[in-house]
Amino acid sequence: MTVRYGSAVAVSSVSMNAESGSVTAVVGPNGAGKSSLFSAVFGAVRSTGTVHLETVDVSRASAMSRGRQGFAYVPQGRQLFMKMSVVENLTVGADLLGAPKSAVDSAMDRFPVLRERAGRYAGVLSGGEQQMLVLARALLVEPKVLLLDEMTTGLAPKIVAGLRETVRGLAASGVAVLIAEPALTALKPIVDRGYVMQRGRVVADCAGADELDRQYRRSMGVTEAIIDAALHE
Ligand SMILES: Nc1ncnc2c1ncn2[C@@H]1O[C@H](COP(=O)(O)OP(=O)(O)OP(=O)(O)O)[C@@H](O)[C@H]1O
Repeated sequence: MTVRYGSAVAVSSVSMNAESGSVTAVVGPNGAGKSSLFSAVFGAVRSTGTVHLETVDVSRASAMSRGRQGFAYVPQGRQLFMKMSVVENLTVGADLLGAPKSAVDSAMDRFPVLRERAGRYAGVLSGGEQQMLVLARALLVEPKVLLLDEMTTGLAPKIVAGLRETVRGLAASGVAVLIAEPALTALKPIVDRGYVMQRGRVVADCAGADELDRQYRRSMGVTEAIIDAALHE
């Protein structure tokens, strides 16, 4: 897959595979092309190349159609309707995705805190609750492929631990989960395999989380200590 913005190439001939029942990570620094890749897989930005869901070629399908065929995408930056309530955000999401109304209730069963906050504006929720809401909205369709872009950014460790368990459970139920993160740290325990991206290209294809972490650090050319110091600043 290749993604261009005018003459700039954001993703260059990237080839990737994500298996059902696993968590596949894509790590790389800001600007490496992770978000462009994920939005292109979902069909939200134009790309050349192909995307297959199992044996079906969805390359020509719109984002809406890919959503209905089993792709779900949680973009960076929690794109919610901030002046709508939790339940309204879920209801609008269900309408757009063609999910039954009962899916809204199931989403609130999955994340009980959202039921407690059902009538509140999305804009007044905490960062962790907002992330739960975007995740709950993506899960309204019971996806086969879940693309999560920088899910943990800016969240407290306790919230991240909760999200980690949710993602682990989704993978265990057979979903192919893809996560994009600037570095592996917080999600390493749930990652099965992954890729390192740099300047639009895949520079390492790794069989396990330890190997992915090692290759990422090597690709960045910095020592573990410096990365850890930067992450804990
Ligand atoms: N809409 C756009 N128009 C033009 N260039 C873009 C656009 N979106 C991203 N880019 C450029 O494409 C390249 C890849 O960006 P992208 O956001 O995909 O990387 P990323 O790895 O997700 O980084 P980040 O973590 O900062 O989002 C960057 O050089 C970026 O400036």
